[in-house]
Amino acid sequence: MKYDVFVIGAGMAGAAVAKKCAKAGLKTAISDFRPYGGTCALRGCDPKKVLIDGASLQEQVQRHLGKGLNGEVKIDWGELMTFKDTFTDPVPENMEKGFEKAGIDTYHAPVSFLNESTLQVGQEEIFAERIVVVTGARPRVLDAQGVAYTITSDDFLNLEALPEHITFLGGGYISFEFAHLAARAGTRVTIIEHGPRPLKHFEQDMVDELMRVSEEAGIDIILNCQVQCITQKGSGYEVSLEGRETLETGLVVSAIGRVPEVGQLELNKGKVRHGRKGIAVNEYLQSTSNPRVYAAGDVADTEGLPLTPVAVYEGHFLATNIIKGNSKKVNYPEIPTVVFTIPSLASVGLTEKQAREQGLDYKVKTHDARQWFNGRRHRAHAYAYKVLMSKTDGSILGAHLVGPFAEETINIFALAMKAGMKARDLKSFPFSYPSMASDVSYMS
Ligand SMILES: Cc1cc2nc3c(=O)[nH]c(=O)nc-3n(C[C@H](O)[C@H](O)[C@H](O)COP(=O)(O)OP(=O)(O)OC[C@H]3O[C@@H](n4cnc5c(N)ncnc54)[C@H](O)[C@@H]3O)c2cc1C
Ligand SMILES: NC(=O)c1ccc[n+]([C@@H]2O[C@H](COP(=O)([O-])OP(=O)(O)OC[C@H]3O[C@@H](n4cnc5c(N)ncnc54)[C@H](O)[C@@H]3O)[C@@H](O)[C@H]2O)c1
Repeated sequence: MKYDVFVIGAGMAGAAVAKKCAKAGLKTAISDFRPYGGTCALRGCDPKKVLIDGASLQEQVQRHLGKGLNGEVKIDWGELMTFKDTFTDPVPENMEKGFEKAGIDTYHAPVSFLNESTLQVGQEEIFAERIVVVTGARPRVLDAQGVAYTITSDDFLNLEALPEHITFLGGGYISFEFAHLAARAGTRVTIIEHGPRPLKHFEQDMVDELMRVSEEAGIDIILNCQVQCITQKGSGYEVSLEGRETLETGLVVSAIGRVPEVGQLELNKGKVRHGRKGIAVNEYLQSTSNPRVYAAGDVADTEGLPLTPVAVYEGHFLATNIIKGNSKKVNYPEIPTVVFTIPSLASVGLTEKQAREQGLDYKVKTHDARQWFNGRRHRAHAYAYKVLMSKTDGSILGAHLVGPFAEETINIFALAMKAGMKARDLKSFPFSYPSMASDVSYMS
């Protein structure tokens, strides 16, 4: 069999590339050895958000008890998981139907390179003019004894019940999001981070606020701590920690980062250069060593963060370069990123540390906004912001928020940055009132 384009991986990046190439009239095929949908739709963003929304609603009601609401609202984990499944279960079939409708041939097999232009797809050998590697990432494996006793984010999202206590290894996005969810569902939680700070790429003042509310929600955060080994004890586990008392826990979730998924690809046979950060690509998202091959999303070594909107964004550039020849260099706008805790932590652009390191002439507006009208009506446990503006031209360099609906408000800052708007434009804009967005005028 021969194709113009063969896409390896049916996640968000893969779907974007395959559909665009097929629409342009190229004979296109896609394969995945797991059900179609990829991390975001099946094991990441979407199922996680459905679960956290449930916990967030419960927490909102809790905060308003005695303020016009009464009665107890509790999370029913089993029911919440069943609701979550209504989102994930239909994805593979719907996605496959979408591919078929678009004239894309679908395969369900692991793919590996036989040589620079031929792939092994299950039992078949397939030649392709262009090969697109969009295989995503997988959890990094903890280097400690007893690692077999840990579970991953994939497993967590399918737990039938929660134990009394959960330990999350790693103080990043996944641990914080899942810890907030589990804590609201009644589980005691410990996060163990080996570095001095959690969520180190975020604005640290805002992280401090998030840590404060996390601890108030019953989440114990241990920093500067190495796990030595994990052993089984009864129906649970013991986690031995360097220089600290051993921790007894019902479950250990390892979320210490993700690494590019290149394991089964036999990239060396395809002469596809790759390193620790993934497949080496040029500005057209083309392999630097095999011009037939392109890569995007979590598996590609690019400037873009390993996030869904970045995977899709890169996928569109990549497809254009296949269809029209290398014509579109990938460039990245300021992309907002959110930790979906309760409340959420959101960020776009430079942190103050980065602005300082770059020697920029900037000013900062920062405030605890819990007593603002929007903070009070939400009975917010945390509501704070830090916005960096250029002293030279008033442009917005970065915005960082923690608080109710921060995940929505941050998009206004991101769009304003993309449009080159100045702080005074945001200040004078008549936002709908009393929306959360209306606070943007006071933040800039
Ligand atoms: C728990 C969790 C929560 C997340 N939450 C968010 C969020 O809220 N917002 C956000 O922006 N991002 C989030 N992310 C990150 C986001 O999911 C990823 O950045 C995004 O899914 C990457 O898309 P991709 O297309 O590059 O890879 P993927 O979606 O991972 O797709 C790759 C596909 O390739 C397949 N594959 C791998 N190797 C082979 C092979 N050899 N042959 C055939 N198929 C293969 C895999 O089975 C997979 O289906 C989250 C991630 C996790 C783990
Ligand atoms: N809301 C979102 O957009 C979202 C949510 C979840 C995941 N993601 C994506 O998935 C990626 C992976 O998430 P993650 O939470 O696994 O990684 P992460 O990179 O966000 O955080 C990993 C943390 O683990 C720590 N760590 C590393 N080794 C350790 C060890 N041995 N012991 C203790 N701590 C250790 C690191 O210092 C870091 O703080 C993220 O970087 C992000 O791109 C995004």
